[in-house]
Amino acid sequence: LLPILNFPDPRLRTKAKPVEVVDDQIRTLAADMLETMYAAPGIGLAASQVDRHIQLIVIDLSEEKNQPLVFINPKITPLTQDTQPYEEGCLSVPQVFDKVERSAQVKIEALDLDGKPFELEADGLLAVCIQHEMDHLDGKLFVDYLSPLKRQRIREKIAKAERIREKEKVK
Ligand SMILES: O=C(O)C[C@@H](Cc1ccccc1)[C@H](O)SCc1ccccc1
Ligand SMILES: [Zn+2]
Repeated sequence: LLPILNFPDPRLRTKAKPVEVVDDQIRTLAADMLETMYAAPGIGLAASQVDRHIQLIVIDLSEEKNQPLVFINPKITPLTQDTQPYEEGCLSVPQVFDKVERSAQVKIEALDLDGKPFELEADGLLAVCIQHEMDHLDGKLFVDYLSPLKRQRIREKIAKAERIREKEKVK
């Protein structure tokens, strides 16, 4: 499993670079990211979250965890002005959930694991997840959409949890 970076780690703010060549190294990373995502558990994971700053995201909304989607160098285009709120969480911001407004329908164009271009139209949870992961590639986190006061409270909550974890270790 790959270690997932936690807010407010500055590495999460790195802008991901395009993948130059879709080779076995990329395919192995995608497989490792899917395994890490299933174990979290989560329904999406961006390479930025495992400290690999390339444009690669994996998603699987299925219950049986057997419908993986891999997007390389993804580009999204909103298909409507309508937005929808969704109570989001993030594997890099544990125990925090809050409402975020995002475009209700998007078109995503990307390369698959064979390096072949494909496109997909998404709505519902898939649209939310794609936009959430795309933000990660831009160094953006869902907490950036919340008020500065809420963000500060989240920092304090995470720092406190870290202090408690440290104390536990020493005992
Ligand atoms: O941190 C991540 O990118 C994984 C996110 C993806 C996600 C966030 C908000 C809304 C949809 C997807 C989640 O932690 S995966 C956990 C999860 C599971 C079911 C529904 C929402 C979030
Ligand atoms: Zn996230």
